[in-house]
Amino acid sequence: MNAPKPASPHILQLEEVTRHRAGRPAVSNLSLQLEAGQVLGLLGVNGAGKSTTLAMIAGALTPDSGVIRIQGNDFLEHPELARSAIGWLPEGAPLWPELTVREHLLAHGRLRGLKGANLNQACDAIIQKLELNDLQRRLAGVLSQGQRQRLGLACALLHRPALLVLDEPANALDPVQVVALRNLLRELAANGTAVILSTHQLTEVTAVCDRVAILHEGRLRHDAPLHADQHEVLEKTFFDIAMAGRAQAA
Ligand SMILES: Nc1ncnc2c1ncn2[C@@H]1O[C@H](COP(=O)(O)OP(=O)(O)OP(=O)(O)O)[C@@H](O)[C@H]1O
Repeated sequence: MNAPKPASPHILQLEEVTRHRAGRPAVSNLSLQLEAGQVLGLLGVNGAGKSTTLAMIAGALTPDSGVIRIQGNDFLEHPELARSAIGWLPEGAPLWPELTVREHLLAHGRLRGLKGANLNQACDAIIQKLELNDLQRRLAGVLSQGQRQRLGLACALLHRPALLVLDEPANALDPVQVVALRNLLRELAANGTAVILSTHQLTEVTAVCDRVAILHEGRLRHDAPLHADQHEVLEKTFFDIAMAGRAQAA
């Protein structure tokens, strides 16, 4: 086995990544890079390949071909190193219904190698940040959708990952929590965390992302910097790509 790679300027690198699902290409020849402090919005119509891409980045799905590196470490050669740098919120925030909010965080922390006072401090800090104080002793199985989402985010953030991978993070959040999430992502990015998030809300992308990538039928159709005043440009680019795909399919 090769030695771990020295720190790479890119937190995340995808090179020509392809993955089939149910015998069809879900992601094709995808190449992407992400640097520390960047927030990349991943857009695309239903079935475009966003969740498949994020699951591969998180190490939950293996590409059929191509390479994914996290802080320079290839998932196949250094899975532990690659995984330890990632916090992942999967679509729908899967949770154990029989565990309380705090038990979830303790379990995630232990899986990430935290213990003792460090584990308790990390849990307290993230409970504070995600406003979960009043819910600490509640079972995950009785949480509302938005509360589940916040707990999923807390689990992803607990070990302070260098790369945050968020699949539709604003889903089910109320407007107050949506703004809190925006502020949290901006704060994390300002402190050097790289974020890749998928969403169907173009306003969320213009509010927090400094780059946008658009997938269509598993292929990267757009990857460019984005400024907060470019909402209309983003809308036009997104609809041009989505509608061109429909015209071809008709
Ligand atoms: N578990 C699965 N088994 C088989 N095929 C799947 C599975 N999950 C997704 N796919 C297929 O892979 C392709 C990409 O799906 P994916 O979920 O990555 O898209 P998405 O952009 O996240 O969509 P959405 O916006 O609807 O969440 C689709 O054709 C989908 O039908």
